[in-house]
Formats: sequence, structure tokens, C-alpha cells
Amino acid sequence: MNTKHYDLIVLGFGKAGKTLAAKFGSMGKAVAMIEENPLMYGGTCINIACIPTKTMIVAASKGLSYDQVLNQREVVTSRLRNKNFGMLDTNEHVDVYTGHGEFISNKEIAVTAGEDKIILCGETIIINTGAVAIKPNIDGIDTATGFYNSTEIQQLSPQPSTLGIIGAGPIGLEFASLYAKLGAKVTVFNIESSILKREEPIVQELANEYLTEQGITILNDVTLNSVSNDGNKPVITANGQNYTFDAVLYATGRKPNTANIGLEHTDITTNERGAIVVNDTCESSVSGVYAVGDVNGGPQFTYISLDDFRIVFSALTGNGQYTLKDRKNIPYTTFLTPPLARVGLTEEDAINKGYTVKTKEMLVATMPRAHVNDYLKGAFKIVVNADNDLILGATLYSQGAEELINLIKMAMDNNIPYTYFKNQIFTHPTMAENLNDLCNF
Ligand SMILES: Cc1cc2nc3c(=O)[nH]c(=O)nc-3n(C[C@H](O)[C@H](O)[C@H](O)COP(=O)(O)OP(=O)(O)OC[C@H]3O[C@@H](n4cnc5c(N)ncnc54)[C@H](O)[C@@H]3O)c2cc1C
Ligand SMILES: NC(=O)c1ccc[n+]([C@@H]2O[C@H](COP(=O)([O-])OP(=O)(O)OC[C@H]3O[C@@H](n4cnc5c(N)ncnc54)[C@H](O)[C@@H]3O)[C@@H](O)[C@H]2O)c1
Repeated sequence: MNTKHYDLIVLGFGKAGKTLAAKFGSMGKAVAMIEENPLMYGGTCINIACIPTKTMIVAASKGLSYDQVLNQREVVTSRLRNKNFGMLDTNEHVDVYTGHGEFISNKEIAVTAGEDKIILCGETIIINTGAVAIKPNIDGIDTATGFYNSTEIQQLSPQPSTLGIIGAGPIGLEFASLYAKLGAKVTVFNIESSILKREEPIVQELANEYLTEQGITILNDVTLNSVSNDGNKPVITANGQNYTFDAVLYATGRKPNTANIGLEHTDITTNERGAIVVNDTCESSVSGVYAVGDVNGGPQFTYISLDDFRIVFSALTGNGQYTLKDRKNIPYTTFLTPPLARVGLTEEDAINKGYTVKTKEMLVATMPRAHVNDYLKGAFKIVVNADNDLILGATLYSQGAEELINLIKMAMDNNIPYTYFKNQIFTHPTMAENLNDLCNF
């Protein structure tokens, strides 16, 4: 069989891997990128996750019909997919292989595409195979029809008028918000006692109010007995009662995608969750083989995969100074209406960790820019270490929160005390200027 040698082999077209491939290609290194699905050039974020879902949310907010929303999704994802493919394909030092890759030894990957097979070998290999949806272990789930994961549901046509959602994590709640905008009747089945349990109490309360106002039914503390069909409609039996829908989304977490990549032929170790075990430079138990992005079991965000790129690039080309140990203050945004963003600790977390805290909370309805926008929903909260005035955490639940949270992260990373925000000159009228008041205490 044909064998080809490369300086760098990347298995999976994820964020970290494609960035490494582009960088090493531009440095004149021989690079192979292996992607099994031509509809996934550019990876999960671009094709089936962040970009399509936020595109759908924006399109639905403009009042577009379901078909127009799906069309806009396709326009945006195919544009970015082509751009990503082109970024590597046009680099003379990078070969893109479209086929399924599996390790056959520590430093060899067999790539199969139909009848064709080739073996790629290299000293440095990057595993970037992402994560896959976890199917909840509910009686009947393997035989019932009409139950979809977040990828499958993005292809559904016509639009379901009634949607059941199992799980109230970011995927469940973002799809609930999206489908409510599209006029569907949505019911969320949450096994916990409230949604967003790890967020500030004010957020839990307001989010519950806003989602309910949008016509979403949230069932907390549910016991899911079984799933089945009534004709071709999916049925959820929860707390002994039957709920029938046009479609059901299960959004019950995603697990590292390590099942079919031949790790059994290597000395690469995985943990009990199937994640590849890595050291502080994202290197696996085999020297020269790195695991980046969701597959190494870290936080599942595109920007964390990008940060893994920084770590591996630093290890391979620099002095390896930036490592997983240096990563701090990871912000996140759940794209509800309005978006909910947080960085650092909640007040409860901080107290549990032994800090003496001071906090301030403000309703968005008190903020001038919110009146300009005619959108008064949400709240801000900041948690400060009373001993040294450093920010321990912030929650921004408002229009623009997904942008503003990055300001607070920067302050936290650089040990800027909250009093700086109190006196900072901000442009006006903006949502950012409210940090003056939020930090005035
Ligand atoms: C619905 C949804 C919404 C999300 N929204 C956000 C968001 O708003 N913001 C955010 O930061 N994160 C979001 N995420 C999470 C984010 O998408 C992921 O954390 C990120 O895309 C993971 O990237 P990665 O680098 O691990 O690899 P991925 O981008 O997952 O790439 C893995 C690639 O490997 C390929 N592959 C797998 N196995 C093989 C094989 N054996 N051979 C060849 N190719 C293979 C796959 O086809 C895929 O293209 C969302 C996730 C989902 C599901
Ligand atoms: N805006 C964003 O940044 C964004 C958006 C979507 C997804 N993501 C990423 O994708 C990851 C996966 O998202 P997710 O929402 O699927 O996962 P999650 O793990 O965050 O939430 C899973 C939800 O399913 C519930 N659940 C778990 N097992 C269950 C079972 N057997 N029966 C019923 N309910 C069950 C949990 O209680 C929880 O509410 C997230 O952790 C996040 O990192 C990020």
C-alpha cells in the first residue's frame, strides 16, 4: 500500500488543527490534513455548530420564515466551508485528504475513501476529531423515530410546529429560543430543579421569565420514563405523562470523538469519558502526538480549540512557554434572548471558595442605552474580592453581553481592579458605559 511521509499530520479539520496546518504549511513544512466529510471542511463550528446556529437565530429574529432561515444558514456555512477548504488546499505545502483516518500504529494513520486507501506517517501528529452528541439512555430511544441531535435537526424540513427538547444546557436553551422565534410551541424537559442552575440567582429568575414569555414551557425536575411513537410522531413519557411532538431534539451533552480512530493500535491513553489524556502542552501519552479541541476533554468551545492551537504551536516552534496551566478566566456566552455571558465566579462560588466578596447588581432597565435600544431585559452583576478589589467574576445578561464580557476578562487577566471601570471613560450611549455604575460601590 502507498505510504507518504509528512512533517505534520492533522486528523480532523477542527479549529486548532486547521490553524496549525495553515501555519506550518506557510512555513514550508509538508502537512497533511485529513477530513472524513466534505461537508465538514472547516470543522464543527462552521458547519453544524456556532456559526449556523447563530445565523439561524439572527435570521429568525429578523422575522424570516423557516425556509429562509435554512437558506441563510446554507449560504453562510457553504461560504465559510469553501473559504476554509481553499485556505489549506491552495497552500502548496498542504495536502487535504478527504477520507476516514484511523491510526494503525503510534505514528501512522490509514486514510480510507471508498476503495482507496493510503498510509500517512509522520513524527508529529495532531488529533482534532472533535466531539459527538450523546444519546440519552432512555427506554425506547434506539427504536423511536423523530428524535434528533443538534446536527440532524438543522436539516429538518418542513418546520416542526411543536418541538420537545431533552436537556437544558446551551444547546437545548439556544434551540428553544430559536424555535420559539420561529413560532413553534417548545417544551424543554429539564432533569434539574431549575434551568441555568450554576448561574446567578437573578439570571435563573429572569431567564425563566423571558423564556416563558416567549411561549416556551420549561418542565423542571422531570423523570424521563420512556420515549416512543404515536403514528410517526415522537412521544416523551415524563413523570408518567405522555407529551407528543412533531420533533424532539436531544441536547444531553457531547463526548470526545475517539471511538473509531484506531487508538487501540497505539499507546495513546484515554480517560473514563473517552477523552485523550494530555499534558500541559496538549501532548498525549505518545511523544509527538497531540490532542486538541473537544477530543482532549477540555471545555467545549471553539475559542478553547484555538487556544489549544496556541499551546501546541508554542510547544513545537517556540519555547513552550504558554501551556494549559496558564489558561485562565474563560468567558462564555449562551445565545439566549438577550445573550447571557459570564466570566469567573458567581457570588456563591466565590463564597464557597472562601473569598470575602462585595457585589453589585443592576437591572438593564436602568441603563440609558437600553432605552435607546427599546430593549430593557436583563441584568449585570459583578463579584469582587473585598480584600484587594480584584474582580472575581461577572455576569452580563443583556443585548451586547457577548461582546462586553471580553472587556471584563481582559481586566481580570491583567489584575485591573474593579475601580478602574468605575472611572473609565466610555463612549455614550453604549451598554459598556454601564460598567461605570456597576462598579460604583
Ligand atoms: C449546536 C452547537 C452549538 C455550539 N455553539 C458554540 C458557540 O456558540 N461558541 C463556541 O465557542 N462553541 C460552540 N459550540 C462548541 C464548538 O462547536 C466546539 O467546541 C468546537 O467546534 C470543537 O472544535 P474542535 O477543534 O474540537 O474540532 P471540530 O471542529 O469538531 O472538528 C473535528 C473534525 O474532525 C472530523 N473527523 C472526526 N473523526 C475523523 C476521522 N476519523 N477522520 C477524518 N476526519 C474526522 C470531523 O468531521 C470534524 O470536521 C457549539 C457546539 C454545538 C454542537
Ligand atoms: N454558546 C455556546 O458557547 C455553546 C452553544 C452550544 C453548545 N456549546 C458547547 O457544547 C457543549 C454541549 O452542549 P449541551 O447543551 O449538549 O451539553 P451540556 O452538557 O452543557 O448540557 C446537557 C443538558 O442535558 C441534561 N442531561 C444530561 N443527560 C441527560 C439525560 N440522560 N436525560 C435528560 N437530560 C440529560 C443536563 O442536565 C443538561 O441540562 C456545551 O458544553 C458547550 O460547551 C456552547
